[in-house]
Amino acid sequence: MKIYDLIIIGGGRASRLAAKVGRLGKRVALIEKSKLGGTCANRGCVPSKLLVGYADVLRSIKESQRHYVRSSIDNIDIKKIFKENNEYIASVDGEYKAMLNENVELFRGIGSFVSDSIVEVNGVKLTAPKIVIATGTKPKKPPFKEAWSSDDIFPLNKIPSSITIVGSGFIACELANVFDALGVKTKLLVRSERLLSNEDEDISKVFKQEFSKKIDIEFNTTIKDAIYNDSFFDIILEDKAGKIKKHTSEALLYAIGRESNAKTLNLENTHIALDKRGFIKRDEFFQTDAKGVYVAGDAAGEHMLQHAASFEINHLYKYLFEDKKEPLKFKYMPHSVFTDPEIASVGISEQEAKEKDLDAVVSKTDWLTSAKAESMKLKYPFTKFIVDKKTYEILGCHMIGPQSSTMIHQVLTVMHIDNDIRHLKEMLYIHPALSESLLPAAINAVKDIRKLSDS
Ligand SMILES: Cc1cc2nc3c(=O)[nH]c(=O)nc-3n(C[C@H](O)[C@H](O)[C@H](O)COP(=O)(O)OP(=O)(O)OC[C@H]3O[C@@H](n4cnc5c(N)ncnc54)[C@H](O)[C@@H]3O)c2cc1C
Ligand SMILES: NC(=O)c1ccc[n+]([C@@H]2O[C@H](COP(=O)([O-])OP(=O)(O)OC[C@H]3O[C@@H](n4cnc5c(N)ncnc54)[C@H](O)[C@@H]3O)[C@@H](O)[C@H]2O)c1
Repeated sequence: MKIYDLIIIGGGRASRLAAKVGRLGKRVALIEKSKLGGTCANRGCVPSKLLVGYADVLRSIKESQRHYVRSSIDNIDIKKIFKENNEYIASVDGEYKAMLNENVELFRGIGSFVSDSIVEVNGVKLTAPKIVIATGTKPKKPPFKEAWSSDDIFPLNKIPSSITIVGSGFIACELANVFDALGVKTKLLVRSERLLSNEDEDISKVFKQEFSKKIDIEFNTTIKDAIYNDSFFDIILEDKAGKIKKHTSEALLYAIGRESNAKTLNLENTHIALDKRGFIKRDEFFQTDAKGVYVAGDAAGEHMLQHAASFEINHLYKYLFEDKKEPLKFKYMPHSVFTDPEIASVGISEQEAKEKDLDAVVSKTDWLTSAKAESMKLKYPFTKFIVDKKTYEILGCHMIGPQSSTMIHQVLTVMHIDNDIRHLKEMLYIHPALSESLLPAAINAVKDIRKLSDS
């Protein structure tokens, strides 16, 4: 039996925890079954967002007529794009490995539990007073042979001439945006009426309206059958009314959500319990039902975002190896959807505020008072605030428009430091920067609150 101060199962974001604890002079075992760096760096956020850079340039050329510029795309050097992306992916494992130090022993294999305090990898038994599970998630399996999940895209291989994407969440929309911009004939299949149905309703409505102008989308449609014939899928589509239609596509991608990796862990040998969705249960200090065993990141199934995993793992470090003994409360977890249009959101939606019967004001303001926003010649961008009527606390903020993912950080800063929307109303803005559009949005929200208090 090998003895350590800390065992970590899953070398995604938690590789950094291994490195940090190793630097304290403690003995760490890090177990990773695939590449260090995990989903985000190898097949998720980073490679997909590197492609967004190309998509943005291509879209602005395609849409240059909005600014009275006639232009066309002469050539897209897909080989170079793929090479650059794949070079990044190929570098990830080595870079993460280089970050580790002599106190961290890396095991390449599947880690599983023998008991609450004993983990096995490659037939070797390990024990430690502290064990962290950070095993992330995997994509739900496509129901048809030869169909892809997002894991099959990176590293990029061959660009298909056409792709059919099933799903309506983050991954389906982000990848549809990228493939379409790169010139791949793209069809998005959505089983309901809505795209990004977890967003605030107004946001997802405007997103649907604008995204549908760019992407070929079939709503209320599912795949009845898909047969792969050498190089193409013959697909039978069925709409809600039972109408059948034939469709062919070189690639078929399913992006229908992600599931827990817990099955690989032999948790039946432990006291660790799972929730109804199969994710590992934990208390407010990230501890599972087995004492000394913690879970962080996607493995807990709470947020499934890289910044959330990173935030949790940093907190866990402070909790386990420093003096931070209070729980981490994610009152406000922001996210963005890196599509065109871009979305950013934090906190509750208008619908959630209504369901919870909160004493809140909902205020929606377009960006058009900013000259910089006006210069983009887009009518749809707006910001919606949901604010507590009595305390002026920002309960939710939702944006749709270019650079939303950057713009929302100004709101996040206020929410994190002293959550009162009046700070946004009273601060100085550079004229006529895009963020200036937050000033009327904040003024309107405060006005709306005052109007209601006076009435
Ligand atoms: C296409 C795509 C795009 C994304 N884009 C974004 C984005 O823009 N922004 C964002 O915030 N998030 C994004 N995400 C989500 C983000 O990737 C995850 O939230 C993040 O990777 C979670 O980190 P983690 O360390 O918890 O898990 P992971 O990164 O999944 O790491 C878990 C690791 O554990 C390993 N493992 C699993 N089981 C075992 C076992 N039994 N033994 C040993 N090793 C094991 C896995 O091989 C993996 O390396 C995206 C995801 C995808 C798929
Ligand atoms: N920008 C980002 O932060 C970003 C980007 C990509 C992924 N992610 C993370 O990865 C997670 C997984 O992304 P995702 O898009 O796979 O999941 P998701 O949960 O966001 O969306 C899945 C969608 O697929 C639909 N669906 C489910 N089963 C279906 C079926 N059988 N047929 C048709 N549609 C079906 C659902 O209605 C849902 O809209 C996200 O929840 C997110 O946390 C984040």
